[in-house]
Amino acid sequence: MFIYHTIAEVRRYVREARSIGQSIGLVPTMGYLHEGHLELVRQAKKRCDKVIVSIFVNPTQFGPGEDLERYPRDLDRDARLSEGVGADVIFNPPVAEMYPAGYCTYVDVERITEHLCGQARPGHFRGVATVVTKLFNIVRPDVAFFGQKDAQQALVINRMVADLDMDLEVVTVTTVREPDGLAMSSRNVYLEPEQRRAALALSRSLRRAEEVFQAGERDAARIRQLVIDMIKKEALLEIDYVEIYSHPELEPIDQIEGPALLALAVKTGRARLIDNTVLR
Ligand SMILES: Nc1ncnc2c1ncn2[C@@H]1O[C@H](COP(=O)(O)OP(=O)(O)OP(=O)(O)O)[C@@H](O)[C@H]1O
Ligand SMILES: CC(C)(CO)[C@@H](O)C(=O)[O-]
Ligand code: BAL
Repeated sequence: MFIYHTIAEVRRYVREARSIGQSIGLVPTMGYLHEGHLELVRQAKKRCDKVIVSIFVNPTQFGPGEDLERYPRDLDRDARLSEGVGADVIFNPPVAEMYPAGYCTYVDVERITEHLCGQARPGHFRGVATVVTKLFNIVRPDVAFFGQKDAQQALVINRMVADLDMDLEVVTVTTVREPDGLAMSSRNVYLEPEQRRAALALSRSLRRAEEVFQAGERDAARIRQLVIDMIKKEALLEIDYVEIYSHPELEPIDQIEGPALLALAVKTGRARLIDNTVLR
C-alpha cells in the first residue's frame, strides 16, 4: 500500500491504473479509522480494482469552537487498518496541499442543507461539498463510498453529483454499529464510560421509533416526541436536534407517507453524536 501526501503522486498513480484498464474506488474519511470506515473500504474493494482512502481532517467543514484541533489522528494505525482490508493507497495531504495560499472557491449545495446538521453547523456542508469535489477532481473515481451514519451528508453528495453532472457513482453503506447498538464514530473516543452508556439511548430510541412506525404510526410529531422523551431520560445527554424529513428530498412532513429520515444529534460532554434511521 502506498501513502501519498501530494496531489501529483495520487494523479500519477490513478493515471497508471487507468492506463491498464483498472477501475478506481474512493473512500473519503477524516481518519482515526474504525469498523465503519473499514466496511466502506471492503465494499469499495468488491466493486473496484484499486481503492484509495483519503484521510484529511478538513478545516473548512469545522465551525468556530468545534473540535478541529483535537480531532483524533493516528496515521500509522490508520495505515495498518487500511492495508488489512485491502486499500491500495492512502491519500493524506497537508492542509496547504488542499488549500494553498489564495484559495477562494467553494461549492454550496442549497435547500437540503437548510435543516439538521446544516442548520446546527452553519457552513459545514459547504466545507464538505468543497473538499469532496476537490477529492473527486484529484482522484476521478469511478465509485465513491459514504456511510449512512452521516445521512444528510450522503444526500448532499448525491445531490451535488447529480446537479453538477459529476461522472461517478455514489454508494451509501449501511451504518456499522457496536454490538450494543451505538453507531461507530471516531468521536466515540471522547466518551467517558457513563456518557458511553447514556449514548445507547440514541440507537435504542431509533429502534423504538421503527417499531411504532412498523405498527402503523404515521404521525411525524408523535414519533419525534417519543424519541425526544427517551433521550431526555438520560441526564448526561443534551439534544441538539431530533427531526423527521422526507427522504431523500429532506422536506418537512407531518404525516409519513413515503420514506422519511428520522435523524438526531445529541451532545454529551465533549462529544456530539449523530444517528438516524430511514422509516419506510
Ligand atoms: N458507523 C459507520 N458506519 C458506516 N459508515 C460510517 C460510520 N461512521 C462513519 N462512516 C462513514 O465514514 C466516512 C468518513 O467519516 P468520518 O471520517 O467523519 O468518520 P466518523 O466516524 O463519522 O467521524 P465523526 O466522529 O467525525 O462523525 C463517512 O462517509 C461516514 O459516513
Ligand atoms: C466526507 C468527509 C471525508 C469530507 O471531509 C467527511 O465529512 C467525513 O469524514 O464524513
Ligand atoms: N462525519 C462528518 C464529519 C464531521 O463531523 O465534520
